[in-house]
Amino acid sequence: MVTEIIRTEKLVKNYYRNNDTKNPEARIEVLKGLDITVNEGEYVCIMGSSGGGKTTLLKIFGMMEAITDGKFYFKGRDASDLWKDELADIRRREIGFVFQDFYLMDSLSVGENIMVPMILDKALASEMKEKMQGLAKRFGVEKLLDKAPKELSGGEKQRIAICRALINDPDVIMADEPTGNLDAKSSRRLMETFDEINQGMKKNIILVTHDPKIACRSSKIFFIDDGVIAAVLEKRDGDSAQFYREILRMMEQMEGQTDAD
Ligand SMILES: Nc1ncnc2c1ncn2[C@@H]1O[C@H](COP(=O)(O)OP(=O)(O)OP(=O)(O)O)[C@@H](O)[C@H]1O
Repeated sequence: MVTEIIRTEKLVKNYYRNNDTKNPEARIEVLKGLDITVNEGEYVCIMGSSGGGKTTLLKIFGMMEAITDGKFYFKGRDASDLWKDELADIRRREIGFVFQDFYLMDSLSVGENIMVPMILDKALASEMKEKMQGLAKRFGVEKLLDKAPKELSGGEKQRIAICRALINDPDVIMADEPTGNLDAKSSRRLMETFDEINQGMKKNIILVTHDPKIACRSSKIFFIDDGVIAAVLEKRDGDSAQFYREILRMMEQMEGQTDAD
C-alpha cells in the first residue's frame, strides 16, 4: 500500500507587502493552486525559476508557513485542523530541516549542536549522547564533536546540520539549497549522505535545488514556475543518464520562457 506523506490540493499562498492584508494591491500571489503528492520513501526535488515559489512551498511542507487557500495534508492530517502546539511537535519530531546557511550555534560545541532538538524535547542526557554519537559515526564526523562550529569546513558544518536534523528520527528530511555554500567535492559528499538517508535509513527527502547534478539523484522532480507546476519529471528504471538529459532540457525550456517574458 502506498502511504502519502504530503498532499496538497489547489494550494494557494499569498503574501502581503507590509502585512497589509486588506489591500489587494499589496498582495503577492506566490503559489497559485498546486496539486502535489509525495509518497513514503520518495526522494523528491523542487526546481524552477528564481522567485517561482520553491522555498515558500518547502516552508509550507515544513509547517513554517500557513497556506492561504486550498488544502495541505501531512501524513493524512489536514494542517488547518492542527493546533499551534501540534504543529510545533510535528515540526520538531517528524521533520528534519537542513538549510543553506547551516544555522549552527557558535556558543555550543558541535556535539551539543547535534543534540539541540532533543534538548528542546527534554530527553534523557544519556539517550541524547548515545544517539548523537551513533549519528556522528554513521556520517563520519565523530572526530569533530568537541570542536566549535567555527573550526569546521562548510561540508563538515552541513553534515553536522544533517545529524541534528536526524536526531529526533523524523520520517522526512527537507533541505533548501543544502549545497548552495559548498564546493563541488563537498557537494558530492553531501549528496552521498542524502542517498544514504533515503536508501539506507528509508527516509523521505524533499530538496530544493538549482543544481541538475543534485536533482538527478532524486526519483521525482517538481518544476515550479511562477507559482504553478510547469512539469513533473520521474526517473524511469533508475536511468540517471536519461533523467539528467531530461532535467537539462526542462531547465533550458524554462530559461527560454523566462527570457521571452
Ligand atoms: N515573507 C515574505 N513576504 C513577502 N514576499 C515574500 C516572502 N517570502 C517570499 N516572498 C516572495 O515570494 C516569491 C517567491 O519566493 P520564494 O523564496 O519562495 O522563491 P524561490 O523559488 O525559492 O526563489 P529562489 O530560487 O530565488 O530562492 C518572491 O517574489 C519573494 O519575493
